Amino acid sequence: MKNPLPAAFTARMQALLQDEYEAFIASYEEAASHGLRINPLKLAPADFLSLSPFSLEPVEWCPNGFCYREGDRPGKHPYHSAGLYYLQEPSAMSPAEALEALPGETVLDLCAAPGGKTTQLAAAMKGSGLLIANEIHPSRVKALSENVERLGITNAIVTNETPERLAERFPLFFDRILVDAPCSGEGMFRKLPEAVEEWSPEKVTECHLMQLDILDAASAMLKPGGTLVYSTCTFAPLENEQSVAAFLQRHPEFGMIPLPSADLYSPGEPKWADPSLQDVSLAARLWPHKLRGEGHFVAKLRKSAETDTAELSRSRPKKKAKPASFAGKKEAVASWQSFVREALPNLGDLYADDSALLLFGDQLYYTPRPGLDLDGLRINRAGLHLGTLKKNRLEPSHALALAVCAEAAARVTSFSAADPDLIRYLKGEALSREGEAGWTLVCVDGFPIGWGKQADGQLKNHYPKGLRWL
Ligand SMILES: C[S@@+](CC[C@H](N)C(=O)[O-])C[C@H]1O[C@@H](n2cnc3c(N)ncnc32)[C@H](O)[C@@H]1O
Repeated sequence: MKNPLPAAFTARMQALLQDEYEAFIASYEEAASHGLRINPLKLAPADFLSLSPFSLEPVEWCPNGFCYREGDRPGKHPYHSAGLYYLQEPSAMSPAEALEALPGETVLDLCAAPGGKTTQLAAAMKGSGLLIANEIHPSRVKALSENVERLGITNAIVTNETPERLAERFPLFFDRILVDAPCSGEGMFRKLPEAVEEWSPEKVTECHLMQLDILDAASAMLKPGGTLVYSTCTFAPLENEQSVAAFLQRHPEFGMIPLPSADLYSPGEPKWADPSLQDVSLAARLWPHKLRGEGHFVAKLRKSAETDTAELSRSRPKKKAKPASFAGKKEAVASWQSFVREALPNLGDLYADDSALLLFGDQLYYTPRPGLDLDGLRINRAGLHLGTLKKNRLEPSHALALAVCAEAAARVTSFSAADPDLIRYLKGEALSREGEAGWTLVCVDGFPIGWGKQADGQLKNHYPKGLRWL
């Protein structure tokens, strides 16, 4: 460890863990656990395993999750840029698995950046239903949106709101909500030395109070009968068992339910919460000295189906859905259709519902929920970003390249992962090559990675400047 662990932290953990403390503290001398989650929106895990240049071992509680060896660098591989996987340490894979989101549902990831759990929820939803991924801090939303794009997620809206403002807009709206709460980050000490510097006993208390506020907002947005998962990457009982127990005391309409894979985890510890409150032993602790992972706490709660819905009638009156043809919409629809005919002729009926096209300035989106009232909310991404309108022609977005499959495109240039021309493309260079003029989908081993535009013996580079390899 670069930074010594804070004395107040080690003293507390020793008092809590007693005989187990030695094993817990010894885990800090071991290397951090590294994992990746294969993106089933792009390919099945078995197909990735036959392609994978990394040596992978399964994560027991996540069918798409694998540990990789320290020397491997999957973040620096073109398959990462093509969104074939998301890097995530193994214990962080447990909360989204616990939520058990299903295709067609309405799901909220309330504290979402940089998007590890959002991308996992989207995989479970298989592109169907509505996923709202929210991040309160403007500086962190960009990374969230980039990951949503990279993984080819088409049914997510990315918002930059406070939980309270979302709760005003979406009372009793969601089937499932994940609160992967801001926390004191004790489970990050091994991986990120700066987490040690940022820690203090006061921060633990501040986080606990913030967690209760976030959970209150989440409870107001959950439908009767809906499911809420609360998780942290810290060990402090105040932010785990005690946050859940205090929430349950304030919200008797909620009860704890068992987690999938519970037998692989350690139970929550009731004696670390007020024993007069509800039993929190159905929650899970993922300890770094007991499994491969940095450490997590997860609790799954269900809201009674009989919950009073009077809250709904107190909410603001529902506005009528906007008419499909507002200013500029007709031209936007025509530009989109013309682009599809020219560059994506085999798209079939994907993105063909004109009422789902939304225009923000010159940016065209395809919303997963036409008619949803987003007015006045800070929206970073209103759905799948299709592109930018330039003189009534559509310049396709990077998100669109990553969301379609190679078979949909009129023109494809596919490189193998080891081809030096692919690296030149990822660095932003134009490539000399002959081909039919027009927008061309650039692929790695058949998986789209970005756009190029073929003209005059050159493939002009449209790989986004901010993502280019250095
Ligand atoms: C543990 S991180 C989320 C990690 C993310 N779920 C993932 O898997 O990549 C918690 C997030 O909550 C956000 N946050 C901080 N304060 C918040 C608040 N008061 N309400 C909601 N979110 C908050 C942080 O900016 C941070 O991005």
